[in-house]
Amino acid sequence: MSDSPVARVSRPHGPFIGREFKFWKRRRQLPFRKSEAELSLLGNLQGNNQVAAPTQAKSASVPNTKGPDVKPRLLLMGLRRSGKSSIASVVFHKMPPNETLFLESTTRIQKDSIHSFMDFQVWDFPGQLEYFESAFDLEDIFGSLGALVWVIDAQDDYLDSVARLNRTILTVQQFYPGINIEVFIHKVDGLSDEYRTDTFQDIVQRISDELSDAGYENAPVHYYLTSIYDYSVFEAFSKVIQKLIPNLSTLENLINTLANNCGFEKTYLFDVLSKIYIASDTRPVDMACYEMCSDYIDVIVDISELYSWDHPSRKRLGEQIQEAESHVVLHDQTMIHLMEMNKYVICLPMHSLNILIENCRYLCLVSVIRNPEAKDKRGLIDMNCRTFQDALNEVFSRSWEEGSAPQDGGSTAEIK
Ligand SMILES: Nc1nc2c(ncn2[C@@H]2O[C@H](COP(=O)(O)OP(=O)(O)OP(=O)(O)O)[C@@H](O)[C@H]2O)c(=O)[nH]1
Repeated sequence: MSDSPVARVSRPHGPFIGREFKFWKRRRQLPFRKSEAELSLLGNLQGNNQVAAPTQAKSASVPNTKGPDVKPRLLLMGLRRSGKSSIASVVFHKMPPNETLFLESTTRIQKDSIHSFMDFQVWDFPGQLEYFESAFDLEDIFGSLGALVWVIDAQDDYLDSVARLNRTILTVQQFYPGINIEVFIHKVDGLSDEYRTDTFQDIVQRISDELSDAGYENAPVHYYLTSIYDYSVFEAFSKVIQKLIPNLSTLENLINTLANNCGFEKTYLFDVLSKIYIASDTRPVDMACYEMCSDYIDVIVDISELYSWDHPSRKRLGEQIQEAESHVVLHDQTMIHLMEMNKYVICLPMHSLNILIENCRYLCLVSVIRNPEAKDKRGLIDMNCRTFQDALNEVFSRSWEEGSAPQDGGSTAEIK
């Protein structure tokens, strides 16, 4: 079976592992910035000559990626052995974390096309690559970039990595100020809570000092504590991807309405293949809820694969519903409810980054309900989820550019 559950070791983690930290309170709140194409010209005109301007540099090892079918890119960068390939393998290829011990060092840029809810590319950069040398065309690396994920090995001496990151941020800020810089303070599974907090604060301080010395008070830099041995890396990647989704607030409003009306404690809209969630209600993230929902998807995927094989002696008993829909009540009366969101197949360009929303086939809504009476109201929950599904399809079938998506959850019924 291709999608067997990932054997993931859950380790105890501190209160803010995997969550996003914004230390740039003073920065302007611009959730979706202009595309790099629009901004690179401005960057060139500003004329700081520390490195060659992107359009002037010569292309060498990085092939030209310009063209109509360029997909948005996530770059994984950081020093050697910091854990970049491990993160890509665990998140996008379901590799069990222990098997990353056998990964060989990356020697060339690894390009991974992810075909899922969104079509995008993940580029894994070898730690030793000197991409600021004139042999590399910065436009090919940073143009049409969704986000730069910088991985720092928190178990190792990180000063070198921080210095290199600072250099990278300054250059990126100069030429591509719209790129989100996502700093994964990684491998924190081996650190005590206290050491983890100290390391986190030290790294943030060093980066913010350097940037404010250079006059970049509002650089879009976000920090996450991550490890492949728990769900923090999925949580962090979810936040990274969410920043690329226009009208995220519309999706969140829809989910909030649904969650309020149904009494859901937490609701996630998951991408089934990667188990990244593309939106959730706006209540604080609870890692335990995320873990339950994520594991439940694995169970459902496995069961549906088991029973979806064509068998000559098996006959359909009647009309089948298209979407998987399921719930389970746990020993403490917590209910997990799952519904696949695959009603329509649509293909839309998303604004600024030209992301293709291939379809809703890969999306599923998973909710946690702690109300013991919820199982008696499953009919109402199902009905509300279907209303949400219609609203979601309506959002996706409208132009993102117009911003004309509905702002509420339609006529979902309230559960008292
Ligand atoms: N404890 C711990 N080890 C990790 C974690 N992530 C990765 N590792 C280990 O770190 C080592 C290096 O990981 P890689 O993914 O190969 O590192 P890389 O950054 O891709 O290295 P290069 O390809 O040389 O640039 C491997 O032995 C992984 O098992 C983590 O979250 N916790």
